[in-house]
Amino acid sequence: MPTEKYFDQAPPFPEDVPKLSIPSISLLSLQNGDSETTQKMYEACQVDGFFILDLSESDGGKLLLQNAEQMFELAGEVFALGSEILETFAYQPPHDLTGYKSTGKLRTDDGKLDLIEMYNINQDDMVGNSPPRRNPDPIQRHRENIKEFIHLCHSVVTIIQHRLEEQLGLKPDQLSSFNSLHDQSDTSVRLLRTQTQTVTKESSIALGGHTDIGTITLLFNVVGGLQVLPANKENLPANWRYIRPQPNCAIVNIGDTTVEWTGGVLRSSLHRVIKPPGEQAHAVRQSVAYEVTSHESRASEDPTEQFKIIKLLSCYAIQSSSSVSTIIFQKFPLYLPSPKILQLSLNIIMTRSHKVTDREYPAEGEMPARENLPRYFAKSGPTDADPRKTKKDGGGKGNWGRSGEEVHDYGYTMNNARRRSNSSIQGLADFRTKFETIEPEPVFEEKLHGPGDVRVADENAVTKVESTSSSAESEN
Ligand SMILES: O=C(O)CCC(=O)C(=O)O
Ligand SMILES: [Fe+2]
Repeated sequence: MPTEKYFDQAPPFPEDVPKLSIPSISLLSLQNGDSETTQKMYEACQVDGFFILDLSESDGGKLLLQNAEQMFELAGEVFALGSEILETFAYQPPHDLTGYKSTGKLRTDDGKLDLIEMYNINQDDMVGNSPPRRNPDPIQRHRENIKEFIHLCHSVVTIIQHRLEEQLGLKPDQLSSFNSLHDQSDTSVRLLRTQTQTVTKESSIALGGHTDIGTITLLFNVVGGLQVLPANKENLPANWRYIRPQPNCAIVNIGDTTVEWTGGVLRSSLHRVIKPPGEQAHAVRQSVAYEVTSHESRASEDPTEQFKIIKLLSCYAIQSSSSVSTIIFQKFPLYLPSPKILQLSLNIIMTRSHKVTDREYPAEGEMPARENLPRYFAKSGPTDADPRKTKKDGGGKGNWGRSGEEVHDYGYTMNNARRRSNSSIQGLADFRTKFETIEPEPVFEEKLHGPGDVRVADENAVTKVESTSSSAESEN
């Protein structure tokens, strides 16, 4: 979320609405490797997969805030072009999700049409990983600003990943190396806008419930309307909680790819955008999201990597209810994941699958009935799909979707549809895993480099990337 300047222009967020309790994490403390802050962030990533990132104390964070404001201004210019011009840059689902999506292209959870306009700017285009694309004039004019925003967001994502690597007992850069800025990916800067919703429209859901498909999302918003379904809650109207936008902060959420990579240790939660609460419904709602996606071509076929092992492990354990240790030694006699991840992952598999009221997994000893199978076998995915397959013919590139729910029957939808409770492990197996050891790339970790100006004069000085989005449902 940008600075007070934007907050001052918006009506106040009401006090009397149910809010999700998530911690505010100081970016500076993360940069400095503060253990208490790191632990708090790690816990938040395990509980709901959402936290507030306070950018205000960090030099890099402050620069990012200024850049985020520029992105808000850019969004104003882009959407001011009007739908006639923007439609000439329309996204081309399912293969190319860069570009403009007008309202009404997606179904919301209540079967109505979405109310949100989006413009997806392609990171590869901006940083020069791919041939230049045709873009609306404001985007062309602000390429340098967009590039700088991308570099800064990427640095922040890398810092978060470094702290998570430490907590998870992973090697340094094991997560962040999958998100190199130098590799092609479907990472995008997404501009979003919803018109005022004072007049009750058919639906109050602007963007249906979904989880983000990618690695991590950094979200900047000012006006409320973002809601999260807390962990293991049924998808009922009374269970959704608002996230209150905070000045000088970003909202960070874990995407499904990270859930997969960590064997379900970290969580992605269902979220959606509804009519802004109270007086805020009079405001035009704008947000900017940096959605990191790991590049598909980076998915290694090497079965020895620990993430893949954990992913497969999770699937086998869920499906067979066999002893997980038997499975791991039968399938992968030579390899073991980080003991910490393994332990946490196994705990999660065992406890989550038995606790959730609306069970997605069979209880011990039961044959898995189709109704109880994870999402990729069930309603929102091809029922015969191999859970270890990539989402190429499922969600497709980028983060906009999965088959079957698009209004125009494009063969994809915006997000990862989820029908029941908000248990992120259900998404474990339908994302491919990316491996590979990448050269370390510096970020603005002040402990290491001192609080300097992180302007991207040298592109190599701030690096690493990717994220996405997936979908679901809701009511209301
Ligand atoms: O606009 C928002 O607050 C959330 C948008 C979102 O969830 C997404 O683009 O994936
Ligand atoms: Fe999202």
